[in-house]
Amino acid sequence: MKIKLIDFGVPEHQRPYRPHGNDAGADVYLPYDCTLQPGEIAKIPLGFGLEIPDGYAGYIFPRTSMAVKGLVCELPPVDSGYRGEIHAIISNVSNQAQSLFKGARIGQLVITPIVIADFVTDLGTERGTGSFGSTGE
Ligand SMILES: O=c1ccn([C@H]2C[C@H](O)[C@@H](COP(=O)(O)OP(=O)(O)OP(=O)(O)O)O2)c(=O)[nH]1
Repeated sequence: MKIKLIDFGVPEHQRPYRPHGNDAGADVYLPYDCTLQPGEIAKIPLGFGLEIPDGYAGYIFPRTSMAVKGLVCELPPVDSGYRGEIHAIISNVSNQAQSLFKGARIGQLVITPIVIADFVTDLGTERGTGSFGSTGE
C-alpha cells in the first residue's frame, strides 16, 4: 500500500525506512542529539506527517535494541485524519541517563488496520441458535 508522506523538513535519507522489505516497522530517525534522564519523556518531531487512509492507524513502536536499554516509545495512535507532523514519544524507563545522537533510529513506524466501531447499547437481533430456515421459507 502506498501512503503519502507529508514533508515537514525530514531529510530524504531519514524518511521511514524498512531494512527488510517484509519488516512490520519502518525505522524513524532522531533529528538532533538528546539525553534523556531516568524517568524523562521526550516528544521528538520526526519531520514528516502521513495521509493514512481511513480504516488504518499508525504507531511509532519501540525498536527492540532500544527497548532492552529502557528506551521505549509510547503508543498513542496516529489517526487517519491527522495531517500534522508526527512525533515519537520516548520514555527513559531505565535508571540511568541515556544519550541519543542525531540520525539514530529511535522507533519504527507500523501501520495497522483498525476497526471503526459504533459503540451501541443494543446490538439488535442476533442470529443466536437459529438455522435451517429459521428466518422463514
Ligand atoms: O506517537 C504519536 C501518537 C500520536 N501523534 C499525533 C497523531 C494523532 O492523531 C495526534 C493526536 O493524538 P491523540 O488523539 O492520541 O491525542 P489527544 O491527546 O487525545 O488529543 P486530541 O484532542 O488532539 O485528540 O497526535 C503523534 O504525533 N505521535
